Amino acid sequence: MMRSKFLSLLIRAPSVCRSMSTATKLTTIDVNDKTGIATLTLNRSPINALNVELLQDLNESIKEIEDNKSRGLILTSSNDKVFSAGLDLNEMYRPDKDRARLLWIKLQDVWLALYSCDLPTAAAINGYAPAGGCLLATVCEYRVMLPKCRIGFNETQLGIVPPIFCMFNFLNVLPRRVAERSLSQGQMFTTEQALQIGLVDDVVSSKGEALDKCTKFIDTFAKVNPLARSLAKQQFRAADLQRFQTERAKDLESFLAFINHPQMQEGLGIYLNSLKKKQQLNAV
Ligand SMILES: CC/C=C\C/C=C\C/C=C\CC/C=C/CC(=O)SCCNC(=O)CCNC(=O)[C@H](O)C(C)(C)COP(=O)(O)OP(=O)(O)OC[C@H]1O[C@@H](n2cnc3c(N)ncnc32)[C@H](O)[C@@H]1OP(=O)(O)O
Repeated sequence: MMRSKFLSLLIRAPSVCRSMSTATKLTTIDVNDKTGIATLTLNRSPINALNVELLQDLNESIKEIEDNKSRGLILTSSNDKVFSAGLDLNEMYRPDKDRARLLWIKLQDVWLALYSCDLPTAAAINGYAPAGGCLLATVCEYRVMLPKCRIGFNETQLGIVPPIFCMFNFLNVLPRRVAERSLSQGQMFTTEQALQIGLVDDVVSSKGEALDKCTKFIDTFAKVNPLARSLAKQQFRAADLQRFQTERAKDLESFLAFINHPQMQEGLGIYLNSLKKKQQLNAV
């Protein structure tokens, strides 16, 4: 009797989360001891702009989660309005050459780590996700998003050619025609439009609900052999991964040539200024 009561208490005990990372990092990892699922949170204030350090921490966290044999990975943000603002434009404007090189290499590494991740991956998009933010969301296998946000690759609107990994992500999620049009037009979708075209799988009203949906998605694999699931995923992605490896060095050089172009620098300066001006206007 005592034993069964003890067991039932254990069964009903609330799930416990373990933190795996130190507080000095720009990412945190919480592993739910009950589900075995790791939540990886972007935590660079104010808008999770992807600089060298955040990308480095993301890479390390993904590896940590894989090494610790978690059952799945959920990517989210600590900011309640922005999932990620994409690449930190300050790393590209009047750049330090070595840092700019490192920035792109680390972005490639993050994409590669998530695209080839052995675990099921899901994104709880709890805010705006432009450009690099959209890259992080669409590299995952499942997405839920909060209302009244926007997501998309706005690169061509900024005069930037979207790198091939943006194309791979979109082709996995959208019909080819929609993927091509939205990438070449630099379209940003509202949450509702994103749901309509299939860019996100569901819309939820809170971050908690987003995390629950992501957990449920990862649970759909509970009865599937992990090795078979992982190899099936790799099989679908192998050709993209091979093309990426072939073009990776060229992609890096194109990025560096592009951001070092005087016209690009001028455009970036104007764009950064317009973002700051927006804040000044809001304050008036
Ligand atoms: C075959 C091809 C081969 C190779 C390819 C070759 C070349 C490719 C070349 C280049 C590719 C480069 C790829 C780039 C991808 C990117 O990710 S670029 C980044 C794009 N991001 C954006 O455009 C987002 C812009 N920001 C916003 O829309 C809003 O800020 C956002 C909705 C995210 C948040 O809004 P809100 O909460 O209202 O905040 P604020 O707008 O007030 O912003 C707060 C402060 O943050 C500054 N800021 C905003 N975004 C960025 C950013 N991305 N980087 C740096 N800083 C940013 C903003 O100015 C405010 O600063 P302040 O506080 O005023 O100083």
